[in-house]
Amino acid sequence: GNEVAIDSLARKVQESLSLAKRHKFWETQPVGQFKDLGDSSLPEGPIEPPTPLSEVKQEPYNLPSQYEWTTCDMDSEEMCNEVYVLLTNNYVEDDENMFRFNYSKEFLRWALRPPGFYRSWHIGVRVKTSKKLVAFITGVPARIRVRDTVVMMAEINFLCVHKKLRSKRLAPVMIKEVTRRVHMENIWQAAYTAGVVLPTPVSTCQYWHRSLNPKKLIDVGFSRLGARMTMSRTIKLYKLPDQTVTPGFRKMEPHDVPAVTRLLRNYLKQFVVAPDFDENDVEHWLLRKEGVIDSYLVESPQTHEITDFCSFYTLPSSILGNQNHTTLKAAYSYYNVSTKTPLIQLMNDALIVAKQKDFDVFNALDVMQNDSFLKELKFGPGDGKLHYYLYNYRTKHVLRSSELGLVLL
Ligand SMILES: CNCCCN(C)c1ncc(F)c(N2CC(C(=O)NCc3cnc4ccccn34)C2)n1
Repeated sequence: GNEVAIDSLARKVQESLSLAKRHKFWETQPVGQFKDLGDSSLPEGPIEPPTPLSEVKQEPYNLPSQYEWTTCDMDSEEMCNEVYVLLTNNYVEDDENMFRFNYSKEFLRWALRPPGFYRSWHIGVRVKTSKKLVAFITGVPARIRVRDTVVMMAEINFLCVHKKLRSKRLAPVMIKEVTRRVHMENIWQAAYTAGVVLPTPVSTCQYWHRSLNPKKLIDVGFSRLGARMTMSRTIKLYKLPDQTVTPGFRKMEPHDVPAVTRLLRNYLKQFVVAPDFDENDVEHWLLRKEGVIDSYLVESPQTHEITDFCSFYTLPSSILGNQNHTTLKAAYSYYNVSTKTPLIQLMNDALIVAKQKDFDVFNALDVMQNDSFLKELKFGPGDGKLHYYLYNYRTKHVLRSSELGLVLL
């Protein structure tokens, strides 16, 4: 009736208001501005030059008086637990508030302590009186290549404000504070993603989902029974072999790091934006960690050469308000390389091991060469888009998602 129309109008007004405010902040930042789109006279590269370190603001930005900054030491079990609880209750949800990401503590320690990490970039906000952690934002250092230029960047992630403190404009000051702490380490560029449109995406990707446990996915509302489909027909449609099919397919081991590094560095050269991984980075980001990151490779039975690689990370979601299930077990495609085994066959083996490990769904973005297997391996397009952003670095054009060789967690 009328109240529904008024309610949806009110929501639209609210969204447009916050949109105006949001761009108010981003129009003050060195990021591609909407007005510059299409102006290919602007050169590719940094938008602003570095500031002399002596001129970088030495003290933290001011928070509203009842809050204080804190550095979250993820090595501390207690601090890591506080971060875990904040994210578990207040981090990203889908548009219908049916699911919320449930990054595990082990995952957060992995994501936030790569080679060269800065503890000072793990930033929390506490209530002064209660000391309750109510907001969080992080950066980790990463060498990212853009075309032929390798740039030291901060990968910004896990921006989270407690549900009860939304629209207090905490996010802009947290973004400024992590930027200030990144500048203090003489780093002037950053990379981040968001499910929302901000000025100005360097690329926009589509999520795709491959059902592994269709019955549970339909029970919890993640997917719907197809038209003219029965449940038993749907279960049969997504059935996978019990064993992988590629000869020489096996888990990655520590002694594989040099070969996987060579394989991955060579493969990532074809993309416009990609991480510039060395062996230390590969050892951290791609060696398997139970319940966090799974990685497999193909070692030729004849030559013992490592010819292919695939990996996926574990990111469960809390299922909000379902009687029978509390957690959606999701695997997210990470970095994959195929030089001998067809990518379709390699990724089908990845689906098979994900099913063996009892994942409910296997998610993939349409980045790198993923487009070549998504439809054939029965992935369906998701409702979520993921926009990629670079801070203080302009690219000549908006990139196609297939030009992206970077997956953020
Ligand atoms: C690189 N940093 C990304 C972190 C946030 N990432 C992974 C993300 N950002 C925007 C999205 F659109 C998205 N989607 C995964 C797809 C999906 O699974 N959608 C249903 C669903 C299940 N659980 C959740 C939890 C939150 C949102 C959607 N959910 C859509 N993922």
